[in-house]
Amino acid sequence: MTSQPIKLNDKETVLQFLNSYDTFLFDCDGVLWSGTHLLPNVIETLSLLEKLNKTVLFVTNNSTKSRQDYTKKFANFGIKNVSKDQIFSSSFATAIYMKNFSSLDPKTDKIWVFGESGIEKELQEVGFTTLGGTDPRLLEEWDQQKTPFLPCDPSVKAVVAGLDTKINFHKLCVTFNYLKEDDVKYVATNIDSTFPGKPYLQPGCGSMIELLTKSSGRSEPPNCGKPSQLMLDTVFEAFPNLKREKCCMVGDRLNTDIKFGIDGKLGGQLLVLSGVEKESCLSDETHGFELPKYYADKLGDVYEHYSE
Ligand SMILES: O=C(O)[C@H](O)[C@H](O)COP(=O)(O)O
Ligand SMILES: [Mg+2]
Repeated sequence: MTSQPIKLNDKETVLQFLNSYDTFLFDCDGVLWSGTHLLPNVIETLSLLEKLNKTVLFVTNNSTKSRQDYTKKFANFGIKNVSKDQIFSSSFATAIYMKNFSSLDPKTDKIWVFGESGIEKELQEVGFTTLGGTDPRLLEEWDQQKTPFLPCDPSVKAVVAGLDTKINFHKLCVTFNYLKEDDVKYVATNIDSTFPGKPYLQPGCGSMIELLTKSSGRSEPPNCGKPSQLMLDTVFEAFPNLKREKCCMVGDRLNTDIKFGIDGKLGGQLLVLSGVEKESCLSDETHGFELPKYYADKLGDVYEHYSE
């Protein structure tokens, strides 16, 4: 029986929390921001961690941007000095997977992308040629007689599927046809069912992939995002001096972020209620997911209570 999560609702618990870890891995959507809205006191909390000499890393299942693109998103929100090396996106994890575990040869085997530029850029950075993705011709109305994307290109040997906020029937039909090819592998950047927005939730990558999986008759594709440990292995390869027991995963989803931290044997987990999960998940045993060590209404509460 796991103990009840501790709420960060006063200075004492916040100090105990901060003193327990030297590294904080932050999920992004629903923790730092919701879509284009920065959440309250996020900048102040990250600045406090910097002042306390804590290591701060970012681990996001959002594959729409490359790590480099994310540095611009951080800067645009006023979150300064975040380097590409601190960011681990599912687009990056998927590129690592395709390079190291897919048996594809970047010199000859191309990848069809269902998703946005983050996937294309990270796959290209490890040497792959990509088709589809943000090709503007995919925004044209689906017409079987006119599409330039069929018949399938025989050099395509994998489909990589991620969140596509410009999803349409043209993209679905071409991706479906590639998935009907027996020699084409199928890989998902992540499987999140919903994507937090403000104030509305949205269908997430996992829900879009379910449509492709069901229609093509394929089995579930390997998931490169949280809670897959591939992302955490990538973090520890990049930062070999980190100690798992001194790391805390901060996220807004039990089935991705918190599971990722628990499965990765990190010292602690903080669930924030500013994204997908609501407080009721902490007393609802039907979901079957392990609970975090700590929880808070939002990340900014760390700064607010520390400053009391
Ligand atoms: O649907 C998705 O791709 C995800 O909901 C979203 O991008 C999650 O991002 P994260 O919360 O891991 O930053
Ligand atoms: Mg999130």
